[in-house]
Parts: sequence; structure tokens; C-alpha cells
Amino acid sequence: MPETTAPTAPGVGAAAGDRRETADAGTTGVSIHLENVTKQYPGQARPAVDNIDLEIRAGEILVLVGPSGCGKTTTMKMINRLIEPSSGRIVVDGEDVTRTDPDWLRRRIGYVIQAGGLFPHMTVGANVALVPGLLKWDKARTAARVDELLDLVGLDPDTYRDRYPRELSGGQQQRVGVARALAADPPVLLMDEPFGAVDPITRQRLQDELLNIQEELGKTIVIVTHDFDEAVKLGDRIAILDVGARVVQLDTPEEILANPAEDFVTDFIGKGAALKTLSLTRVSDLPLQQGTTAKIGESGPDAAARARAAGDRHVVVLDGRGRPRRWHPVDELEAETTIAGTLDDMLPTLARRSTLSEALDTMLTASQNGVIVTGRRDAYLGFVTVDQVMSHMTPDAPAQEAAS
Ligand SMILES: Nc1ncnc2c1ncn2[C@@H]1O[C@H](COP(=O)(O)OP(=O)(O)OP(=O)(O)O)[C@@H](O)[C@H]1O
Repeated sequence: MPETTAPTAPGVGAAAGDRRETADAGTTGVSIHLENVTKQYPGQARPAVDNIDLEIRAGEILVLVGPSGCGKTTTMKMINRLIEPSSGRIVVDGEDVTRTDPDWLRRRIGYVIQAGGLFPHMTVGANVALVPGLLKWDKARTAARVDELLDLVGLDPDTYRDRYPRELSGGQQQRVGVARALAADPPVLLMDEPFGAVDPITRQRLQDELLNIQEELGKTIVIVTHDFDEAVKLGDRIAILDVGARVVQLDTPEEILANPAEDFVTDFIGKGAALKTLSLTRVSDLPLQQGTTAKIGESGPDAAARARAAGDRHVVVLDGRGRPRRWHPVDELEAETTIAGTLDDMLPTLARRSTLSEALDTMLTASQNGVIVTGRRDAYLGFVTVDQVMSHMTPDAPAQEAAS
């Protein structure tokens, strides 16, 4: 049976608030404080990072964005001391780690880089088992952890455990990279352009998965990206940096979009801020329309009668596990004694974590005025219409009204 529970989250602009509440509920992450940290590379005229002071809260996703060369990566790599600060202190969970053993520190801080950064000569399982190996976990515990993590990042352990990275797609490699970083259950995850090397659709899916994982784990996550839309989607807060890692603005995505602190931020956000506000709301924040559903194999005329009674001109055909197959026009159902299982390859579907901006893109690409929303294991949850999405761009017409 498809899940038919209506979403309970409030509407416009609630996405970031929800994320923070979630993190508070089950936070395992710890706070990080960069106290007046400077990095001066030898031979450079100016410090790459000039006296940054940055508090990262336990359990939040903080995204560092800014122009190329402004010091994002240097700032992030100083947290796990892949780069040593020239001066200042780094305090993790109240403890000054500026002088602790860097190996110990790196085991407490997961690190994810572009394309996963996997060792090509090691299997997926061996890559994920790297840190547990360093920590001398026994074989059974390590094997169980590897399987648990592959499952968490959406890779079937039996299928993928013994493959080599070259036998995986870019998105799958990136998932393994995330699994590896989470292996020893570190309270902090650092991610350097984690989704930069994959195509836009895979990127969107990986972002959704990261948010799902974070909902479950409540880590402290610091992400470096060039992509402001990605920052808006993922960040509980965004730090916009300028040259020398000067923090120009540090705030929630909503606040930055509504009140950019300087012309620099306005320029960086770019045009179309109204459109970008669509990235603040997830499709699961809208009241999903249920429509009429029909199961493969059921009587066409029966389904048509139900749809007509509900005033629907289409039914959504679902398979035995509640996954959508296609929209089917009611008029064409009358002639079908039993409903066929044909899959429409072009059926526009989205995960419930997707943003309204992605929903609009999907509808435009498919030339349809609605998109189906799916939940766990791709089960049908309902759909949203283009009218619902458009109403979010005009504050006076909340989507709840448009939907009724
Ligand atoms: N190892 C190094 N030696 C000397 N200078 C460096 C080194 N690494 C980085 N820099 C310089 O420090 C500055 C900040 O670099 P960093 O990589 O932190 O920036 P970034 O914001 O992450 O850039 P991008 O978005 O292009 O990756 C740049 O001017 C860069 O040229």
C-alpha cells in the first residue's frame, strides 16, 4: 500500500527551522570554534586565511561559500589539521586540538572529498573499513559496520562490498566516500566540494540522501562548495567568505536571501533571488495532493469510477510495492479489464526532500504541470502541482490555499 500520511511540516520558509529542530533532537555532533585563526603560506604576500573567528554549532550543517581562492578549503582543512594553522586556536567540543596528535584528531573527524577519494586498488568494503582497521576493531565488528554503512548510503552490501571503485558510477563512489568518512562514527564530518564531480541529477539525489542521513545522525557537518544553490539547500547556516576568508555574512539561508549584508553578497547570490527562495522549501513542506491511485492488475472501470467520483482526470498506477508507474487518463481506463504494469520512463518523480526549485525544473523538463513525490523505497506519497510551486513565489498566496 502506498503511504498516504499527509505531511505535517508547516509551509513556506520552514525548511531550515525544521532542520535545526531535527538536529537538536538527536545531535551526536560537537561544536567547533576557530579562534582568530590565520594561515600564511610560505612565499605568499597575504595570508590565505586572515584571523578568522568562526563558531560552528553542534549538530548543524555549516556551508562555506565564496569566490575561488578566498580560503574556504584552507579554513576547512585546518579543522582536522590537514593544514596547520600559523596562529590561533581550534577548539573542538571545548577542547583545544591545536596541539593534539593529528592522527587521533583525524579519526574523530570524517573527511569526504570530491569523487569519494577512494583507494582504487582496494575493494569498496576495504575502503570503508580503513579507519576501523586503524582503530584495530576486530573482524566481525568491522564487517558488520561496513554493511551497516553501505546500507545507510543506499548501496546493497552484498552487491557492492567486493567491487572495486572503478566498477562504480561517480555517484556510487561518492556514497562510498561518505560511508568511509562515517565508519568510526565521528562527531564531525568535513566535506570538500563533495558533489562537484557528478551530474546534476545525481547531485540532487546525493544531497537528498545527505539530508536524510543527517536527520538520522545529527553530526556537525562543514561543507565547502562553489554552488550557492547547494549551500541554500544543505545549510542550516551559510558562511559567505571573501578574500582571506573574511566572513562577510554568517546566517541562515533565509536571512541571507532576504537581507544580504553587503553588495558583495548580493553579487555573489546572483540574480533571481526570488527564484532561489524556492530552494528554501521542500516538496514535503507542501500539502501533497493524493489524487486517485490504482494498482496493477485491478479493474480499469472500477478505478475510473473512483477517479470520477473524486473529480480526477488521471489515476496514478502503482506496482505491488506502492511505487508509481505512470499517470493514466481516466477515459482510457474504461477499456482496460485489468490495469497493465507499463512503466513510463519519463514519469516525473522527486524525493520528498527535494526543493521546490528542483520540482519546478523537473516539471519544466517533463512539460507536465505536476510531479509525483516518493518516500522511502520509492513509494508513492502524492504529487505537487505547478500552481502550488508558483504560489510560493508570491508571499500573499501560500500553497495551502492553492491546494484546496
Ligand atoms: N599549499 C599552498 N601554498 C601556497 N598557497 C596556497 C596553498 N594552498 C592554497 N594557497 C593559496 O591560498 C589561497 C586560498 O586557497 P584555498 O584553496 O583555501 O581557496 P578556496 O576558496 O578553497 O579556493 P577554490 O574555491 O578555488 O578551491 C589561494 O590564494 C591559494 O592560491
